[in-house]
Amino acid sequence: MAKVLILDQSKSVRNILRERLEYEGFSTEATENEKEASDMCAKIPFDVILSDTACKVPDAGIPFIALSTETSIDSAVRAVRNGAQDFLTKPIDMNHLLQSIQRTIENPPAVAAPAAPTAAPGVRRSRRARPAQAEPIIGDSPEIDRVRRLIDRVAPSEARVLITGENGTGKELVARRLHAGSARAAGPFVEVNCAAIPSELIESELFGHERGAFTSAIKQRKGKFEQADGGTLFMDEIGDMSPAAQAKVLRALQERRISRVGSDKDIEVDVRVVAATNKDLREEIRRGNFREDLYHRIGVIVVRVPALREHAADIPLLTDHFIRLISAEYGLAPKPIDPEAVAALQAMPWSGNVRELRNVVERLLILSDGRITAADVKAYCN
Ligand SMILES: Nc1ncnc2c1ncn2[C@@H]1O[C@H](COP(=O)(O)OP(=O)(O)OP(=O)(O)O)[C@@H](O)[C@H]1O
Repeated sequence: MAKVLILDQSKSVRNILRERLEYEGFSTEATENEKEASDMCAKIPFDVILSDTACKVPDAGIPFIALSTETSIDSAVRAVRNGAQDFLTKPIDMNHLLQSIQRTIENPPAVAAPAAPTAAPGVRRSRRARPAQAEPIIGDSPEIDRVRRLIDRVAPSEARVLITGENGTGKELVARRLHAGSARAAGPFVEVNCAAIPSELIESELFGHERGAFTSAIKQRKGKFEQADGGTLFMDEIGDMSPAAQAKVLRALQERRISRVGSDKDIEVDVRVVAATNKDLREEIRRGNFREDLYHRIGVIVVRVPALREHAADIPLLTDHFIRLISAEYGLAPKPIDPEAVAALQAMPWSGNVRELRNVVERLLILSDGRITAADVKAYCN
């Protein structure tokens, strides 16, 4: 359970934040006193501090989020310069705060990683463990069996693979298994989400740039293709790439060489590309949004990952798997689950697929008492 320290002079702010965060499953402490906050940090391994900008944040190497009544850019800049991970103005938007806490916990800043200088001996930071690099693919339905068999067959080959399927079905997991089962397993697995990068930056993201290639290129940078040399480049959401970027990727795949933005020197790269999409690329080709020649280059083998509703028979095994996995991440004993609760989960529609099931199991583990019942599923999953 993640631990949050609230440092704020207003009693009502402290109370509101505590009540809501405890409801969301966090463990909280609150104080108005800087010295007391500092003493608490020496004893309790907090994951994040929420601190009013009027207070001095304990210097304990713990990431913090600044809360302020001022809305000026200046105060936000000051807070971030002082090391804040984020800056929120009061009255606090709770959804925004929860997202910010989640982000801070999942991506702690590098500078906050060393043990707090004031920490008592034996106090360990309680960061949640990151998921293992290549988790197993759980399920014994014929649909998942087929996916696993296909992975076993194509992983050792150098064939490019296109993974298709809805969001949250496990496409990235399949890509990681393909890498782990290949001769490149000891090399890097580099991921790039083509949908998340603005089109004017994608070229530099994929191929790198030389210093001075454009205004903000203050130093030379290797792109994802070079980073993945000797390993696998996972190009997620490839259907969202601009036509210009598609042309450049096609060249890189045909010639197995790239050039950084701002350089005419070719660099040879030894990369296996595994791509994924939730779009129907054939339809995108028909509409003129995706290059057919690129489709044939990336889709030598196509692995279609089924939606969870197509293999609902795996829900009991997946639920059990996530109960163990998430409990271990939180450092808790796994809670038992009633068969009626599992049946209730099986009856749900799962438009968000396995990712949604994982989130629901996490919610149930946090909110249910000693065991997970059908009533919990009804109360907490809709
Ligand atoms: N069969 C499975 N066994 C175990 N875990 C699974 C399985 N399928 C998916 N998961 C887990 O579900 C979550 C979502 O999977 P993943 O990120 O691979 O989906 P995705 O299809 O790549 O999603 P998106 O299209 O949104 O990027 C991850 O935590 C993944 O480990």
